[in-house]
Amino acid sequence: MPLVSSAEMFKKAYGNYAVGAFNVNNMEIIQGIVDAAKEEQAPLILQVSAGARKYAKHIYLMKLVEAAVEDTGLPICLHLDHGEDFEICKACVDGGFTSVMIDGSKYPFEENIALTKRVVEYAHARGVVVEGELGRLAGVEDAVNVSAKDATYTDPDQAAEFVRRTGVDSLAIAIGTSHGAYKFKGEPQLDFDRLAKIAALIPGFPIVLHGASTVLPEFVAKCNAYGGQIKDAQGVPEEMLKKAGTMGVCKINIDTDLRLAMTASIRESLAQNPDKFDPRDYLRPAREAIKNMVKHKIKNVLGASNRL
Ligand SMILES: O=C(CO)COP(=O)(O)O
Ligand SMILES: O=C[C@H](O)COP(=O)(O)O
Ligand SMILES: [Zn+2]
Ligand SMILES: [Zn+2]
Repeated sequence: MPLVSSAEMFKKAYGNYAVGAFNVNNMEIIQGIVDAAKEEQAPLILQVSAGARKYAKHIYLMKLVEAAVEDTGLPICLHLDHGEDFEICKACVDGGFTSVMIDGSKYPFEENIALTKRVVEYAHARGVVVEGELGRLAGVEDAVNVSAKDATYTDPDQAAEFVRRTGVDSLAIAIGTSHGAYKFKGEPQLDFDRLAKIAALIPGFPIVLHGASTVLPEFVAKCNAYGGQIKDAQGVPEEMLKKAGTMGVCKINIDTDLRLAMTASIRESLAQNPDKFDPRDYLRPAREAIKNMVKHKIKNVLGASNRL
C-alpha cells in the first residue's frame, strides 16, 4: 500500500474524533508511533518539520516511512509540518509527501492567501493536499484580554474567507494552544466559543490544532528525577482535546510529548545502567515508551482506535 492522503481520514473523523499527527525525526520515533497505531488500528499522520528534514534528510525519512507502511500495512499520510515557503512545499510534493502545510500565518492576510493559493495550485495538480494556517500561536499564553486575543487568535470570518479563496484542504487555527512544553502560565484555557464559530462558518471542513501536546506530568517528573531541569511545564488538558475532536478538529499535532517520553526514558536508562554504552540499551526502552504514550493518546485522547 502506498502513502495515502489525509482527505479520507478527515472525512471519516469529522465531528467524532481526531487523527494524531506525530512529528518524526528518526527510526525509533517512527517505529514507536507506527507500532502503536497498528495495535490500535488507527489512522495515522507522520509529519516532518523543516528542521527534521534537515536533520535526517528527506530521503532517509521518506524511506523509513515507506518501510513503516510496508512493515505494518497501515495507511499512513506523510505530511510536511510548517512549510514556510513555496520551495519547501514543492520539494515535498515532488519528493513523495502526500500532504504539505504552508504556514503563512506570519504574513498579512492577503499575502498569506496569495502564498497559500500558489501552493494549493501546485500541490492539487499533483494529487497532494494542503494545510494552511491563520492566526498566531506564538506568545498566546499571554493573550488573556479580549483585544490581545483578537489580535492573535483566528478570526472566524477571516477563516471562512481564507478557506474559500485559497482552496486549502484543512486549516490550522489559533485558539490558545502554543508549541512546546510551556503552554499556559495559569489555568489552561482554550477559546471554544471561537472554535465553534469557526466550525459553524466552514461546516464539515477539517480544522487542525497545533501545539496540542498534553505534556504528561509523569515524563516531566522522570526527566527531572534523572537530572533534567524542566520547570513549570504545562500542556493542554486531555479533556479539552477530546472536546475539540467533537467540534470539527480532525488533526491534532503532537511533538513535545514524543520528545518528553523519549528523553525521560533515555535519562532513566543511562542513570540506572551507568556501565552500559550500547545505544540499543537505551533506544529500545525509549521506543517502547513512545509506543505506550502514543497508544494512550490514540485510545484516550484522540478517540481514534479501531477507525481504519
Ligand atoms: O504543533 C506541533 C507541531 O506542528 C507540535 O505541538 P507540541 O509542541 O504541543 O507537541
Ligand atoms: O511545530 C514544530 C514542531 O514541534 C517541530 O519542531 P522542530 O522545528 O524543532 O523540528
Ligand atoms: Zn504556524
Ligand atoms: Zn505546529
